[in-house]
Amino acid sequence: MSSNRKSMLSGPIVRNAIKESFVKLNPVTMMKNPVMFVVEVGTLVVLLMTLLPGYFGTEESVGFNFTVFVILLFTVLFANFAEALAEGRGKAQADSLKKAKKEITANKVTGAGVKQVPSTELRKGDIVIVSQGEMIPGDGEVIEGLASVDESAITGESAPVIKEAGGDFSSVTGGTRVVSDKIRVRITSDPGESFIDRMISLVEGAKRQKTPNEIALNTLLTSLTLIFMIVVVTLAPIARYLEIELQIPVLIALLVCLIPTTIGGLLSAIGIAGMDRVTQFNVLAMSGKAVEASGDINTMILDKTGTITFGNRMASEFVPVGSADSDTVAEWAAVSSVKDETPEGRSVLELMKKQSFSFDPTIAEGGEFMEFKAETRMSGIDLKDGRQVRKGAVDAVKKWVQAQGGVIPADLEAKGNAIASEGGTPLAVAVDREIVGLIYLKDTVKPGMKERFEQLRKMGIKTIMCTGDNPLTAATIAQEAGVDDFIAESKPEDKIAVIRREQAEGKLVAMTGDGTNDAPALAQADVGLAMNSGTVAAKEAANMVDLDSDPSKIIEVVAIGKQLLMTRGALTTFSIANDVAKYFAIIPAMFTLAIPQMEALNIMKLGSPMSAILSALIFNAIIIPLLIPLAMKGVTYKPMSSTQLLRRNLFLYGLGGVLVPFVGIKLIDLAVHLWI
Ligand SMILES: Nc1ncnc2c1ncn2[C@@H]1O[C@H](COP(=O)(O)OP(=O)(O)OP(=O)(O)O)[C@@H](O)[C@H]1O
Ligand SMILES: [K+]
Ligand SMILES: [Mg+2]
Repeated sequence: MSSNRKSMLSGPIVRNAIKESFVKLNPVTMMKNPVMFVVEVGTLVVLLMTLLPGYFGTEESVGFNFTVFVILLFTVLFANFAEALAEGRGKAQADSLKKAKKEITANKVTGAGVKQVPSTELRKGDIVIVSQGEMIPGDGEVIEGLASVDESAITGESAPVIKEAGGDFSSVTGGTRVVSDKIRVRITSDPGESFIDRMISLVEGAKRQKTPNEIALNTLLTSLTLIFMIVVVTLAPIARYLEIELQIPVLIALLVCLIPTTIGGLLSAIGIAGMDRVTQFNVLAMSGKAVEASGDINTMILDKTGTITFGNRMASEFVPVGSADSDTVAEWAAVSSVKDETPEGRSVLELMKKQSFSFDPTIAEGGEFMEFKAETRMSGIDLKDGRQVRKGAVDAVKKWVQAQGGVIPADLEAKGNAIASEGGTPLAVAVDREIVGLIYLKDTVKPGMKERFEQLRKMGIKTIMCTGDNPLTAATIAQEAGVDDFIAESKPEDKIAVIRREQAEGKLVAMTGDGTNDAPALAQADVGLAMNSGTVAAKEAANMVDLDSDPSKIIEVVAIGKQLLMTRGALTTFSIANDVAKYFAIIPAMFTLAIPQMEALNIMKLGSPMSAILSALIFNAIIIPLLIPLAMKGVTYKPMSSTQLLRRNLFLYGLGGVLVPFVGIKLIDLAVHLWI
C-alpha cells in the first residue's frame, strides 16, 4: 500500500474524478453543499432561458445566456472535481487494502480439536492457531507462543515484527502473515469490525462526517448565500422602479459572483485532503475531528524513553558502591538479568561479555523470576537458596532494602547522581539487604529534538515529558531536549492525572502510548496516538494509530492538523475577499448596461458591460481548479502563534484576495473583449 501512496494523482484517479464530477451533479448530492446547490439551480434556470427564448422573451440574448450557462456549469463541475480528486486517493488505497482482506482459512480450536473454517465465521473470543507461512485470519491477541509477523500489507514496512504472548507486543492484525514459528491467537473482533475494515472505511471516506468546525463554517457560508440572494432578489424591483431593466441571467451571474463559491467548492476537498495527509504519513485517524483537534492542541505529553530519547537504553558500566568490587556488581547484575527480556536486561548480559566479567549461570537455575514492572520499577529473581536479587530505579531498590532493615552505602547517592546528571539512568543492584552497586544505562536524545520543541513552543504548545526515571536524569534530559516541563518517577496513572489537570484549565491535550495501562490516558486525551505495535486496548482507546509505531510522530500530526485549519482559514479569507472585488467589476457593468452614462463607474476600465460580467464569472469559475493544488497540499506551514497566524493570513490571503481578481478579471476581459 505504501507504493501507491506515492503516486498521488495518477491518470486513473484524475479520469475517475472527471467522471465523478458529473455523477455528483445529482441534486440530492448537491444539496449537501448549499452554496454550490444555489449555483446549480441558477445554471438550470439559465439553461431553460437559453432553450426556450420565446417563452421568456430572451431571443436577443441567446448567445450571452448560453455562455453564462456554460460558465456556470463549469463552476459546479470544478467544485465537484475538487472533491472527487481529494476522495480519489483514499479510494485507490482502499482498493489495495481490500486485496489484503481476502477470505482466509482459519484453524479454529474447538472442543473436538482443530477445525478449518473460513475467517468470516470467526467471532470475538474464538481461538485460532496460526503457523509459519499462514495469514492471521482476524485481529486478536497472542495467548501462547512467539512468532515473527510480516505486517507490510498494513504498515507498508517490510521488516517482520516479533509478536508474543503477554506484554505490550501481543496484538496481531488480520491479513498479516506469520513468517516463522507458531502462535495461538484469541480473536478480538467480529466480522466487519476488524482493523482492516476500519482502515478501508476510513480511507474510502465512507464514514466521513463533517467535523464541528466544518459544520460551523458551512452554516456561515449558507447564511452569506441567503443574504446575497435577498440582496439580488430585491435589486430587481428597485431597478424596475428606476426603469432599469435587469436580465435574469445577469442577476444570476451577479449572485454567483457574490456568494462564497470558492471556499464552498473547496471546503470538503480541504478536509478530505487533510485527513489524507495524515494517512500518507502512515497514521490512521479515526475521524476528521481527531485531525482537527490535533491542530488546536495546547499541551503535549511525551514519554522520555523511546520518544525523546532513542530508548535503547544500554548498560555501559558497572559501578561498585560500599565495600563491593566491580566483579561483584557485574555478577549480581547478570544474575538479576538472566531472564529479563527487556532491552535494558539484555544489555546487562552483553556488557558483561564485552568487559569479560563472568558469572555462574547455574546460580539462577530453579529461581523465581520477577519481571520488570513500571509499578515496582524493579526486576530480579528469588534464588532457590532463598537469596533475593533485585535491580531497578535507585529509590525503589533503596526502599526495598530498607524494608528488610538493610543499610544504604554512603557513596550510593553521589555515584547515582553522577550518572543521572549526565542524562544516564542508574539502576541499583541489591542482594538481600545489601546494595552492591550501580548499572549505568546510557540513552541519547534523538537528534533534532531541540529544534522540534522550539517549533512547538512557537506554535504556543506546552510540552511535558513524563518518565518513570529519577528526577535528576529527567531534569538532565528535559534540559537537553528543551521540553517545557517534566514529571519524574511517574507511574502510568500519573499521566491521566496530568491530562485531567491540563484539561481542567481549558487546554486540549495530546499524548502517545502503547501499553494497556496507557489506554485510560489515551482515551482521556483529546488526541491520543497509539502505536500499532501496542496492545488492543491502547489502540481501541486512542483516536489515532501510528502504523510505524514512532511515538515522536505526534509532533508531525499536530503540524498537519494546524496546517489543515490554516488552509481552511486562508482559503475562506481569500474567497470572501475575492467576492468583494468581483462586486466592483460586475455592479458598474450591470448598471452601465441600462444607463450608458454610468460608464464613469467602470473603474476597472473593462471592455464592455457584457465582457465585464462574463470575465467576472469566468474568473469565479477557474479560481476553483487553480486553488485545488493548494487545497490538497495545504498552505505552507510556518510554526507561529495563533495571533501571528491570523495577522499573516489576513494580510496575505485577505489583501491578495482583493487584488488577484482585479488583475485576473482585467486579463480575462482583454481576451473576452477580443473574442466578442
Ligand atoms: N529491566 C529493568 N529492570 C529493572 N529496572 C528497570 C528496568 N527497566 C527500567 N527500569 C527502571 O524503572 C524505571 C521506570 O521504567 P519505565 O519503563 O516505567 O519508565 P522509563 O522508561 O524510565 O520512562 P518512560 O516513561 O519515558 O518510558 C526506569 O527509569 C529504571 O530506573
Ligand atoms: K463567488
Ligand atoms: Mg519505558
